[in-house]
Amino acid sequence: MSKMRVYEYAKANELSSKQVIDKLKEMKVEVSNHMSMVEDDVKGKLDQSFGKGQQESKPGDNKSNNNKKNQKPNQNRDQRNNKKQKNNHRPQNKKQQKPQHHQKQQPKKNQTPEKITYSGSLTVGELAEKLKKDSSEIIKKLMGLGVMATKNQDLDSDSIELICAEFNVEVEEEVVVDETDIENIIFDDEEEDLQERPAVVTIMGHVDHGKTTLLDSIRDTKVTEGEAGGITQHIGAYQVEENDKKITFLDTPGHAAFTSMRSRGAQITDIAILVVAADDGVMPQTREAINHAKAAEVPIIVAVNKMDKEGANPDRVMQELMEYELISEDFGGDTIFVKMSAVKGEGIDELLEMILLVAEMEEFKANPDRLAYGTVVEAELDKGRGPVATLLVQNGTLKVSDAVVVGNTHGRVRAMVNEVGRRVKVAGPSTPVEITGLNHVPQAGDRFLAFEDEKKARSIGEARQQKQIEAERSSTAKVSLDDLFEQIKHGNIKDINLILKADVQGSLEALAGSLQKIEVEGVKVKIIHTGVGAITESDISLASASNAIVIGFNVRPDGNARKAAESEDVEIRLHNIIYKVMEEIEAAMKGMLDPEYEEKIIGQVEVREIFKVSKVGTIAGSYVTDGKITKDSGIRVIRDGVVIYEGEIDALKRYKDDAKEVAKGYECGITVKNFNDVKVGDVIEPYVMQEIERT
Ligand SMILES: Nc1nc2c(ncn2[C@@H]2O[C@H](COP(=O)(O)OP(=O)(O)OP(=O)(O)O)[C@@H](O)[C@H]2O)c(=O)[nH]1
Repeated sequence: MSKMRVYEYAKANELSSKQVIDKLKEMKVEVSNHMSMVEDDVKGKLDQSFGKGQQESKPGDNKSNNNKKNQKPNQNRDQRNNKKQKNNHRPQNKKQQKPQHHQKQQPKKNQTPEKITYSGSLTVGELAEKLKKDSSEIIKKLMGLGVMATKNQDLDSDSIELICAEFNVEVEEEVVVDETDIENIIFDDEEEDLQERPAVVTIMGHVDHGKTTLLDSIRDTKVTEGEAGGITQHIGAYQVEENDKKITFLDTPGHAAFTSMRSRGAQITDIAILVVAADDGVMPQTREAINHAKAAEVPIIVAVNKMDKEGANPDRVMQELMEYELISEDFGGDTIFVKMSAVKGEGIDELLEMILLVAEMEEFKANPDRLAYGTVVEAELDKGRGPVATLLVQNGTLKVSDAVVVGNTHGRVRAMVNEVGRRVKVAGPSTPVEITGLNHVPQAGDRFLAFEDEKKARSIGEARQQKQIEAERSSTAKVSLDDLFEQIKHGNIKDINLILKADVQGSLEALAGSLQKIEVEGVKVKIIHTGVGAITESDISLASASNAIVIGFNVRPDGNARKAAESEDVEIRLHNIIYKVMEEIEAAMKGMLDPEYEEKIIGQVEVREIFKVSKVGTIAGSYVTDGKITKDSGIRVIRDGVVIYEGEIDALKRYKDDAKEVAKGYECGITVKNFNDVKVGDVIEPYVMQEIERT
């Protein structure tokens, strides 16, 4: 007997590594993962423990299988994303309230329902209707809870829940979601609907270390197997089969693709292969790749490539990678290193086996029995076929003639082909397919969703397209100082274009000189035009064309310029002190151009009576003696001319109803947020903050 690794033992005994690890844990043998060494004596114990018919599950196995979830942080990404939902994209941002049953009710005809659902809010009357009760009954219950309400009053979710609990009715709030927001819809699948799916692998590494060669080599040796007649073609991703299991490779090497997809919220990679040339070692882009993969929390397998080359030094690669916590088993760690030569095709089988091993541990799963969703890997406009897109199905099954929304476009899947140019009718989880039938070309990284209903797909696609047009329009809107920082932040602008007009040449030069000295990281002042004299219409059209701001120093725009500025939406700033111009531009560049506000007192209210209500607090029965009071105004409580409290209104009521505002000459009830000490005779002074228009 000799020492062997967990996965080797598993393989030799036709067990999964997980089964072995679970068993070892049961035996209190410390193992970190499938790469861990199993000593002889432990091996013996394992043999005993598994007996002859290794595969049959024993009580212990079950138990430990149930513990699966706790073992790998990553493994259940799909499950997390994909609970519930059978064949429908029913948005899952639903508030599921706990059943409020204290005792099971026997439903009788026309009697209290077992469960009600609502969205938004319900009035007392509406709740009564849903509960098949009289409004007065609900009002009585509310009174018992210390809430005074009328039939038409809106109830908050707490009150609805409390009332339903009183009647032993389960309640569920359905949150209305924006169906067009396809990036943020969360899909749930039942655990029992999930099936194993192939791992999706990305190859990363430094320039020239062999990413493309490796991808080509894998494809050439594996893809055509069993696909006689098929000509491999580049569609952005391909699948290979190894030991009867599939692996999907994203055929777009380079970190940019990986990261740009991630930055758009599309994480499609399950495993990263880090290619490091054995004769070159860790280089800047190797580090970059490690950072990308780590940020994405995907497991890394290191492919030490170019082993055939003179000067190949795999030990150095291993040594260097230790610094990045990628420690090979040779050094006591658990990162898988595969030594290979991509040009010679050596080590490829081992690499694929290792990928399958990691996939087995990570348990990538999906539900093939649902409408598909996934991500665009590549897309382009084909002269003959129109928009074509390679989609990676991440969950569900995509079928020919499915209605789809893809990014900001939509369509119906006219045809699907795989990586060998074969037409396919269906594409299950982790399968890349090139589709035609879209109205426009989507972008790599866009999410796609299949729909049962073509009309729905169309309306969502069109709504998204409209949104995109609006977003584009607003991003090309002219720059103003107030939104400068926002635009800088979003990378929309890097230069501030200015046009300077001044009364005399001297001040023009002084102004230009000072402005060019402003230094704010990442932004530059660019003076595109200067001139002496009034701001003219031609200054404005230049500003409009070059997205510039016009600064007038001791000069004003003439009549035509003023009109043109208004219609072209060009900002003019007028000044007569140089340092003020500097301050303003610098502040805008730093995003410090905060809007200015001033306080405006909008009324005066006298407290005439006090009601103490449990749960609610002190209600000030008041009378508006001047102006008005609004629900969202700030307030000061003034006693004998002294401000004793400043804060916000909790509730403003006219009789029992919530009021938005109460005008002079009317009575109202006010509760002040976090303040219960209001007394008869106090004055409540409501005020609002008004933004001052800049001049
Ligand atoms: N000797 C040897 N050369 C290799 C091996 N793998 C790749 N090369 C060579 O290394 C060079 C770069 O390989 P590529 O596959 O283009 O490297 P890459 O990482 O994709 O490079 P970029 O696409 O520029 O980032 C090519 O000349 C390959 O033939 C290998 O295993 N052994």
